[in-house]
Amino acid sequence: MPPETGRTDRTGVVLAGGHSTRFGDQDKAVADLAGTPMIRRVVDRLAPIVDELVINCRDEQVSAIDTALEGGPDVTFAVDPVPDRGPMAGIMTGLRAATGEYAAVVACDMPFVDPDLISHLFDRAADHDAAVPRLDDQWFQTTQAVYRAAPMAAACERALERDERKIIEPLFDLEYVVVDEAEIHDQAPLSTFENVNTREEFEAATRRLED
Ligand SMILES: Nc1nc2c(ncn2[C@@H]2O[C@H](COP(=O)(O)OP(=O)(O)OP(=O)(O)O)[C@@H](O)[C@H]2O)c(=O)[nH]1
Repeated sequence: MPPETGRTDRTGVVLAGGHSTRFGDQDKAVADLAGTPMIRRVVDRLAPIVDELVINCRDEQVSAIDTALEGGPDVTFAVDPVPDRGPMAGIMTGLRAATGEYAAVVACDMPFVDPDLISHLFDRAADHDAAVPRLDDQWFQTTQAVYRAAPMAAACERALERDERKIIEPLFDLEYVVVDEAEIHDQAPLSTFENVNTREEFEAATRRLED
């Protein structure tokens, strides 16, 4: 974004490097969800509020994802140098490719991600290392959060070196802001966090989108 806007550069990182094992044979990222590939829905929701988009995935996924995103916003691909190291490694790879100081990380299987919440998370992360939603169930929504790219990537690397796979772990190395459920409610419906893992969840999401 040009400096005269006064806005910090903002990147959207979409995580898609998993194997969709609960989904079945197909890569859920590119599965046709009510007429639009699921990852395309996430990209289209993020595009208006970020300055660049980065897709993190495995090498063999690039071609199908590129096809799924054809005609849409420009994206760059950040391919895992070593696949299958888990979502934290994917976050690290995606954040390293980000040119914005801050990046919203969103999983490709969250087709209802709400841009208003993401914009709010960018605002809340300013002058901190991260803004991470935490619902009343106390789970941190680490795959729909905003991070300062460089410190989070470094924290992920340290956690991986410790052989720590829990995606929450790098946060404890950072100075982060928690965005609680009441605050989220003011911005977006909780469906923003719905993620699609199984065929049943995919069909339920299809029905909602077609209603
Ligand atoms: N880069 C990378 N991303 C991953 C990896 N595992 C999961 N992810 C991503 O992290 C997010 C959350 O993971 P899951 O919902 O478990 O997705 P998944 O691993 O594809 O699905 P399952 O195999 O059914 O668990 C999704 O966006 C995945 O694409 C990985 O090993 N590497």
